[in-house]
Amino acid sequence: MLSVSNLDVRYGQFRAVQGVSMEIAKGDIVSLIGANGAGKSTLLRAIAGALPIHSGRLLFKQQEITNTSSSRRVQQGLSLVPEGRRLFSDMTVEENLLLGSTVKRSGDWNIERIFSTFPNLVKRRHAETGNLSGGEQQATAIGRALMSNPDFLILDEVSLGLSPLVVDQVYDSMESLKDAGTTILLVEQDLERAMRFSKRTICMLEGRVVLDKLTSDTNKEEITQAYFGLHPSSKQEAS
Ligand SMILES: Nc1ncnc2c1ncn2[C@@H]1O[C@H](COP(=O)(O)OP(=O)(O)OP(=O)(O)O)[C@@H](O)[C@H]1O
Repeated sequence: MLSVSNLDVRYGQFRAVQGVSMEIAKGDIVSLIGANGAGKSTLLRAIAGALPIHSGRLLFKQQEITNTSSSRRVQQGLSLVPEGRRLFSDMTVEENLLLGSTVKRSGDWNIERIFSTFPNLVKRRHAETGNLSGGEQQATAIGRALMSNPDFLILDEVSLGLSPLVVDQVYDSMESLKDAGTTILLVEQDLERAMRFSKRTICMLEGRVVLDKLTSDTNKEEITQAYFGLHPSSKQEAS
């Protein structure tokens, strides 16, 4: 579904993402982890078209998207839930959701299905999102992305600022996305949660991928070592 080849993304001279390659297949559920500043958000934003790419290539469903606009990528089926949710706070839940369908792709997602997937939003349908709890805002942000009927959903820091109980609710709701066969790439700081949810774990360190394994083929210790650059292959890669 997505092929990332030798990707470099820079802020001025600074290489925030360096030589990153990965293949993500249809139906993959991938957690991207790494310390603050490892380059996770930069990579996600570059894949979504929110940041320009310095060098390397991106293919989505076998089509070159390296230089296409973010709106074109949404039309092709790639949708990002950005860190911080970026909702329109003086618009209602329903209005925010409808904005997500500005790019209308055919598929099963519609406003009623969003409300049945996120039942905590039903009562808040006509409330302005600025007055919602963090969990309700996150559900709205995910729902808005789903309204475009994406084949590939990218989620940046789903849990940020939410209580553990609310994070559980958001992840429970996302189980139905897995069942629907949606391909998901997400950034999650909570390693145990990431490992429970995803089939594959990718760890970044200083702009590079230092571990990319099926979650069933790795363990917490190995990922933690990669996270801190203690894994033998991470030292080699990062040097
Ligand atoms: N707009 C920017 N201008 C300059 N440097 C930036 C910018 N955004 C991020 N960076 C730098 O790029 C590097 C990667 O940042 P990025 O936000 O991608 O990391 P991250 O892994 O998502 O971290 P976090 O978990 O803190 O969000 C960091 O060193 C960061 O300081």
